[in-house]
Amino acid sequence: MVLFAGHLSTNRRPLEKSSAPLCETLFDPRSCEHAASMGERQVPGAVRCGTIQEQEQEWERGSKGLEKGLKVSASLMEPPNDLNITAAALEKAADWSRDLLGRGKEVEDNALKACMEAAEAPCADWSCQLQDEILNLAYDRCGEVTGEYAKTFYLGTKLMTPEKQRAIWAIYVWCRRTDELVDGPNASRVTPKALERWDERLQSVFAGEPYDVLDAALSHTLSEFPISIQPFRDMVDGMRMDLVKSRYKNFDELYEYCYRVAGTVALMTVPVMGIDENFEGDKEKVYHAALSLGLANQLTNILRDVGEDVTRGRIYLPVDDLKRYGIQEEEVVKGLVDPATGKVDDRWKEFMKFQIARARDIFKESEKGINALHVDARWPVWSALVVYREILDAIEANDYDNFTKRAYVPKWRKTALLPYAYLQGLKGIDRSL
Ligand SMILES: CC(C)=CCC/C(C)=C/CC/C(C)=C/CC/C(C)=C/[C@@H]1[C@@H](COP(=O)(O)OP(=O)(O)O)[C@]1(C)CC/C=C(\C)CC/C=C(\C)CCC=C(C)C
Repeated sequence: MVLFAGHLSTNRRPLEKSSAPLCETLFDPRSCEHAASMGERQVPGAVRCGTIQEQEQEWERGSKGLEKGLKVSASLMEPPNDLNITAAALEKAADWSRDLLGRGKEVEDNALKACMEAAEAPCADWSCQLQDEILNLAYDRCGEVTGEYAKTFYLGTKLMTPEKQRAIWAIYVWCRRTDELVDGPNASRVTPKALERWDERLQSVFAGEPYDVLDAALSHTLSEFPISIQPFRDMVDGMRMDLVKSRYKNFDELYEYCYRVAGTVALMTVPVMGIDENFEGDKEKVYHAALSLGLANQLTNILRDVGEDVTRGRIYLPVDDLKRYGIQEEEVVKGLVDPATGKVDDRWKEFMKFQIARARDIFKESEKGINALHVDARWPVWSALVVYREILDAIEANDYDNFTKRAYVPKWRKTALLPYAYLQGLKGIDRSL
């Protein structure tokens, strides 16, 4: 049985030549021959993704099945002369990043408009056949990955209708794989070229020509929900930015980064969740609320992970804010906790109070939009919001030590927050929106 047969430009070259784990079978011409020899219909130039059994075997082989499916970075890298091209390419990427700086809001607005236009247009209509069996397998895999890697968001999706839930899982997996390129174990070897390949691969997904089962789930999602490619491209650009940029001068610069890695997620998921048909206000405001939730989540994530990010050479905090609180970059690198006493520096505490207050304000902004979403999406989004926001309380409870401690919300507390989230969703559309 063939996974996916869609039309394809004839000059496609295999992107995943090296040690591609799950994807190996997808570009192996033998899988096409194998399929053909089994008497299956051969569409000229079609992507042949191997048989369902091959996909299953690939996935199950080894003890780290989930990871195998996720980690695409190795397969996107130039195998032999990688390091020779890196310096020049990195310089080019740095220029690109500089040119873009300060244009964060513009980039965001542009994507917002593209998403609103896409929402009014018909969904993709692939001239392809996607077997039910393989489709179910693809979505099951996405669900497994989401459940494994994103407990908070998975909990939210479990409250959605099955169609929306699986679509969000497919989006999650694409985002996770993208993030893994610059954040995963191979990150130091991922070049701008690898990101270009990932971008090409994204375009194929949006052309109905997926490369593997996880991509196939996203291609299918695009045929069910009116989603624009723009936020996906902006997220890949965010990863490009991450390759070359490790400091943020001010909040504007950080804002752009947050849009690219998290606001984009909001723009990707709103069309899946849908806006309530009784909402009579300006839809753009709903998208703005969604962007705020992405931003607030990402700021929270940054505040939680300061110590961890420093070990990767990155400080995602506005340098001018640090200066205002009398803190030098080098102090953040060393950590502002006295190792002997465990006491947190007072300047750091004050700085953190300011950052936490800002994140809370942005969460508040986003709240207005949630009840403008379709009724069945409100509980999931409220749940994700209230649970993620509690990470800020956990940072406070750790006395602002985010160098040696990782703030988290315990499972019992997440469960306890669910009824509150449910009640928030019952409140009806916020007329102030
Ligand atoms: C409930 C729901 C619809 C969830 C969306 C799930 C989804 C598709 C998540 C993708 C997350 C992801 C892997 C993004 C890649 C970049 C990144 C790492 C962003 C950070 C997420 C947290 O990831 P991480 O794995 O590091 O987290 P933990 O270690 O487990 O804490 C981010 C912080 C960004 C997350 C951003 C969102 C989920 C966007 C939220 C906005 C909406 C769902 C729109 C809501 C609509 C209105 C109108 C308010």
